[in-house]
Amino acid sequence: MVGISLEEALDLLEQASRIDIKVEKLLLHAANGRILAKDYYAPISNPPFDRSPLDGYAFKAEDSSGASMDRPVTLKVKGVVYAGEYYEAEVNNQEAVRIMTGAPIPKGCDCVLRQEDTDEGEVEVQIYKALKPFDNYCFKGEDIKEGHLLLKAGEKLSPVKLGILASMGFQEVEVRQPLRMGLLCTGDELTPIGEDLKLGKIYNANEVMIQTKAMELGIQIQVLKMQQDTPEAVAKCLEEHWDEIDLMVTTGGVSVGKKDIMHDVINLLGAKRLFWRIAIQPGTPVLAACYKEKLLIGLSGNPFAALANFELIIRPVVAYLTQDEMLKPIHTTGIMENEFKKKSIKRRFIRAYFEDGKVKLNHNNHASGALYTMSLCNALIDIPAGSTGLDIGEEVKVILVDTRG
Ligand SMILES: Nc1nc2c(c(=O)[nH]1)N[C@H]1C(S)=C(S)[C@@H](COP(=O)(O)OP(=O)(O)OC[C@H]3O[C@@H](n4cnc5c(N)ncnc54)[C@H](O)[C@@H]3O)O[C@H]1N2
Ligand code: MOO
Repeated sequence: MVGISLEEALDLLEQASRIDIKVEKLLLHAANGRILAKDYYAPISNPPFDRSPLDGYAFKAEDSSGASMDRPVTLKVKGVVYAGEYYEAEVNNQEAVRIMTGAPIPKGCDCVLRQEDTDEGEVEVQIYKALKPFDNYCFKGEDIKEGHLLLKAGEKLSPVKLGILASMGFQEVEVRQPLRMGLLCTGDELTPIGEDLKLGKIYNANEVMIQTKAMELGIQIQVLKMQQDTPEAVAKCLEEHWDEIDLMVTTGGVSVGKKDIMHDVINLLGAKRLFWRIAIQPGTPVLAACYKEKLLIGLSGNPFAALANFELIIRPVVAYLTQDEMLKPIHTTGIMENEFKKKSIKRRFIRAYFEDGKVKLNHNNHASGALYTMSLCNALIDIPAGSTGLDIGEEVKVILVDTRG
């Protein structure tokens, strides 16, 4: 079998990298999707005071005893309190305060009656309903109690979590800086999109695919442009940008051909080779090296192989480097609805459509160089080494690839 196992490769990558993700302070609106750098505790309670959940009247519940439409109780309206205001005076028996939703409940009151159950009187109010203490009463700290651990270091910020921080008065938040990834697609045959395609050339599908995949993971991606497909030019380009990135990814040039230059590139850089070739297909010839404690991972140039390499290798490495558990591949199992035959006994990942526990092969082009059929799929099926295919009804291991960033 050619190459080390996928699991051994991931271990080697994890052991080799020593990057230090820095912390920065961001205004809340700029921090969505970022990873918290520290624990956040509630500096105040929310709501910060006992408040009314209704527009109505606040009073002592005991004063409404026996009240009904037929036998209303009359209370003196002592004042009015709006949301954002504070009613200072103590409210006594037989008194009420006109209160609006969100306003602090005045001292002495222990309930609020909605205005629809009164005559809405301004000087005196007729109460049509009896209440118990703390009916329609929203307590201080009902949402969040002061001192409560709100969010933990390592959590990913979302609009709801940012709203919680805002409710606590935080203006800024300490987050980890995003992982910086460089991307260089090698190959003389590559034509930048927008230019005319000459004979023998192809458009560069990998660049935007890997770039946007990385963006989905919250990575700060820097796309490098190659001048010439030579080991010297590529090594120079990588070296020039090495200090600006935490992880470098390339595509193409990792196999055995005369222009498979990435082997020479790592030698020219003086990088330490970690492995070449993994016992999987597609994407067998992945090449990994470590240079100045950062990883250089050379993915196969075939677009589907590059995508599979990204999901199987780059994604877990990024999850490890950023300590973001959410980025890890999602593994599940499914039942085959079609059969699949293969000649090689190599461990193979094929593209498929997974839904409700069922795995469908809705196409028959599984080639590494074919990308289109991946657009009909949302999963990779892990066919173990030794197997020559899958039968209808067989349970298989599934990795979901497009359900979340
Ligand atoms: N004699 C052998 N030949 C090959 C072997 C082998 O073991 N012995 N392995 C094959 C396997 S498996 C793969 S995978 C490919 C990997 O090749 P490279 O990673 O070195 O990639 P390239 O040769 O540069 O390109 C492969 C293929 O993909 C196209 N390509 C490259 N970059 C892009 C891009 N950015 N966008 C779209 N398409 C791209 C390129 O034109 C080639 O067709 O090697 C096999 N060969
Ligand atoms: O490993 Mo390659 O990706 O078969 O084509």
